[in-house]
Amino acid sequence: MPPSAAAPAPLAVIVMGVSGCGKSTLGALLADAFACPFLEGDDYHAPDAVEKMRRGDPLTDEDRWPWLDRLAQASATAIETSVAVVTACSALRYSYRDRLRAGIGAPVRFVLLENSRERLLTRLQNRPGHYMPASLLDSQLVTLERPSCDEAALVLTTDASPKELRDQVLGWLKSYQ
Ligand SMILES: Nc1ncnc2c1ncn2[C@@H]1O[C@H](COP(=O)(O)OP(=O)(O)OP(=O)(O)O)[C@@H](O)[C@H]1O
Ligand SMILES: O=C(O)[C@H](O)[C@@H](O)[C@H](O)[C@H](O)CO
Repeated sequence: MPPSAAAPAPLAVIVMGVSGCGKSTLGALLADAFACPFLEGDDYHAPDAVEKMRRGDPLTDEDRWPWLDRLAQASATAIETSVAVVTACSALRYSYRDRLRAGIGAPVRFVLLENSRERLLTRLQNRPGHYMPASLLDSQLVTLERPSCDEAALVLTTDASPKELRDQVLGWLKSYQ
């Protein structure tokens, strides 16, 4: 049974990182532990943005701003009723995370998931049926700006299992209570 955890309220936890790093997998486990909503960032992309990625073109800032605003609004709405929310969002740039923090309007904690380019490629290549091509990984890695020390962020390497990563995040969040 996953550990139950009373999320420090109100709180938005955003699992971030490049495509294939494990955001959706860990985000779902965290939301289950908090018994709170899980927002899958992929679900908030405009159709034309999904098609752009599917054909192998990286998104631009202009593509991402409305997507980030929709995600921030949905996260803020979720917090109004559930107190906590877990969101999976690449949030690659400082400016994107600033936009999310401003839009959510409640405490936000980021969890960056990382691994080697080779392992990320393997995971992307072994994930059939997803619109995101492995060919876009390098553009994601180039765009990623790791959280600065003044951002409330935890950085994890995803060599551990998703459940072990979940427990590491739960332990880290307790330090904010
Ligand atoms: N800790 C882990 N150890 C091993 N494999 C993992 C781990 N976390 C996720 N995976 C696997 O890696 C692949 C990518 O995971 P996931 O879809 O959660 O990544 P993502 O960051 O949400 O990707 P995207 O941003 O493209 O949606 C999946 O096949 C998943 O099963
Ligand atoms: O910021 C971006 O370029 C996008 O959010 C991508 O990261 C995709 O959403 C995701 O990786 C595919 O599922």
